[in-house]
Amino acid sequence: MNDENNSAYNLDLFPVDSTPRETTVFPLSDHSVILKSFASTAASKIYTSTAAISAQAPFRHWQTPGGKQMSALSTNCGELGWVSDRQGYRYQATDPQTGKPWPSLPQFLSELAHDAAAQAGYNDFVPDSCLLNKYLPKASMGLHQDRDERDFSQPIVSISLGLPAQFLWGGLKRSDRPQRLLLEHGDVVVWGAADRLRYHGIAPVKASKGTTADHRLNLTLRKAS
Ligand SMILES: O=C(O)CCC(=O)C(=O)O
Ligand SMILES: [Fe+2]
Repeated sequence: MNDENNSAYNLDLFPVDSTPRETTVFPLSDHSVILKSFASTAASKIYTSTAAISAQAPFRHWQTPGGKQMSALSTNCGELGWVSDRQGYRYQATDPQTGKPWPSLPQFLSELAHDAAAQAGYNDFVPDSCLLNKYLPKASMGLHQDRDERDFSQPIVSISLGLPAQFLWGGLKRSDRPQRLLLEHGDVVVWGAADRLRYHGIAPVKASKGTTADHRLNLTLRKAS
């Protein structure tokens, strides 16, 4: 990957389904990138899948271990889903709300995440979990680390659709001042290796006149097991 942090480069990529994927790569570090528009051509398929997933496993607000309600709405697909309640944060194979296994992770999403990870130098990424986060205007996500997965050598792939948002990209300490990075419809962030445990979050999402979207949808794909 490019080691000049301020330059972007353009790539035309042909994934397995042979839909061209055009992207501009913005390196965040030697281990992490923003792939602008990488998921744009898959957006309508992702929205259709999200509707099917949330029909089986509805979006809900997680409770934090401290008893607060998270402002984003969440659900999961894949073998394991990330959940939070008074007992803590964890992955589990069933939806606590329905007792049923999470809906399966669509193959095209797994491939999209695999291909995005490869752009950042992670060649063998196969996710087994996808957390879907839906942000209505004013919803946000506080600075946190993703540390409930088993294997921190596996990266995180995060897809943004709909309303834009400011991604807070912090350091390895909570007190490190985060950079604010604009994530727009179709953008994919990949981070891992030395950045795997960076604090990150989402500033309160704002309604936007420039789009018909009324919410932001984030899909975070990880290998949890
Ligand atoms: O919505 C986002 O872009 C970030 C979501 C996130 O960090 C998480 O679910 O762990
Ligand atoms: Fe996270």
